[in-house]
Amino acid sequence: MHAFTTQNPNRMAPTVILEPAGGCLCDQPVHIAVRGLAPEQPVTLRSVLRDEKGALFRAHARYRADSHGELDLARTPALGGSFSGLEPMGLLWAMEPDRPFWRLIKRDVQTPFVVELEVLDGHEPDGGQRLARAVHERHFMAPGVRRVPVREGRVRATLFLPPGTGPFPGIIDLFGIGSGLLEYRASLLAGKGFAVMALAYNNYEDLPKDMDIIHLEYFEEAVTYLLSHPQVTGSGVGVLGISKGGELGFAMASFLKNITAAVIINGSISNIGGNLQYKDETVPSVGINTKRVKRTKDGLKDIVDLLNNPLEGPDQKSLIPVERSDTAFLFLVGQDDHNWKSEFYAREASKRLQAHGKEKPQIICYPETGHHIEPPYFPLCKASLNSLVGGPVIWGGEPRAHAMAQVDAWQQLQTFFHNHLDGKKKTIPAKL
Ligand SMILES: CCCCCCCCCC(=O)SCCNC(=O)CCNC(=O)[C@H](O)C(C)(C)COP(=O)(O)OP(=O)(O)OC[C@H]1O[C@@H](n2cnc3c(N)ncnc32)[C@H](O)[C@@H]1OP(=O)(O)O
Repeated sequence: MHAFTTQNPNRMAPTVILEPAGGCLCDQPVHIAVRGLAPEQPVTLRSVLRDEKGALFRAHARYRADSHGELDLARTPALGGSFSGLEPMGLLWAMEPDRPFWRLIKRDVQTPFVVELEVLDGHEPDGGQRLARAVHERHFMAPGVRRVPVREGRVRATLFLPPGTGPFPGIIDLFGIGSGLLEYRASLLAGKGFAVMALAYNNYEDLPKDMDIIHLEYFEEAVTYLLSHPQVTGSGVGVLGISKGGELGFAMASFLKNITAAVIINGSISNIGGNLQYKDETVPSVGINTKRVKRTKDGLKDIVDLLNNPLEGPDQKSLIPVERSDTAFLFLVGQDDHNWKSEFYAREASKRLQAHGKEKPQIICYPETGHHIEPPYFPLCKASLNSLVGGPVIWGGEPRAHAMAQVDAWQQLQTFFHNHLDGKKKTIPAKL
């Protein structure tokens, strides 16, 4: 073991320096440095976070201090561990859960995640003496953001309003099947100047547990609520959706009026799970063939080929009629999505929109990126419960590439919404 203290008794004790000190918003980077080490001292940095269900997420990396006994993660490459190379935020994005098939999810956005950082002597992640420790909070609500629970008619949601008097452009935020009411993306996005409503549509309070029929009137009610809110500006809203939420964003943009802009993260162009209903129109679900479910070498389900091709035969009826839409679209695509064929869906949507003289959507494809493109620095979830499948499935993605994609996607979607929602008074006509 490195006899650090006996080498130079006058040296100051090793200290972790965090900037910003104490904490920051969860989508912001934290600058991590260590001072007071011996010149060239080998150390291991460890991070640990406990989620609200008690699961531990951990990462570690080996480093060597410089000739002044300093270590700056923005300048010094990791020599190995959970990641290697110059990765100033690796201790966050490379975390892995101690429970199988567990995903990092924030339920109570009014409290931060607390990350403990430790500096250990030497290169043994579990062996070295602890030299220094720091606690870093990762927050979900910027100062002044207001959280307003919404129980209006059938709508079950939480509205996040930015600081100030507004009015602000409105966005509806949708997660995948079985997600209930997840607020962490909406709360972060409200800090960027948008009034963001996290909208539940199943598996929450009195909303249906199953997905047999989805009535788009429910989402229409949510749009009406948001647009009539005194702190929401304009005559149209944005929709942000991931997974089934992306597919629903697509459906809203195709059937409902006043959807000005939609960001679809790994969404599908065909209806999946149960019937989609709006007024007297029904879009049936695309067919599946369970024989096409593959097993990974670890025995996990890979469902990427489960769904039928919606361009063939009777499955064409499952296509959402995007050609009716006048919404501006941004498709964010993980090219290693194993939930379904997101890139194919985005490209097909683009073809259909352009074939009908509509605005060409923006498509951004991220290599080695999986299904759950989260806000920045959320660790990659390799496999977890898929409610429709009823068990764990692999989601795809390589941790580093996926982390880079999340940082970029978060910027891109904000820029897109600012470009399309800020100050516009555009009326989108009804599609029917
Ligand atoms: C017809 C077949 C077609 C198939 C095509 C696939 C299309 C699917 C399109 C999609 O939308 S993909 C996205 C699917 N949805 C999800 O990934 C979300 C799945 N749901 C969850 O992970 C949890 O429900 C969630 C963490 C979001 C919320 O959990 P709850 O607040 O309801 O927690 P609860 O404590 O009641 O636990 C419910 C289940 O979630 C599990 N769970 C809770 N927290 C979790 C966590 N943090 N990580 C992983 N699993 C979690 C928990 O173990 C439990 O599993 P079991 O039902 O098997 O016992």
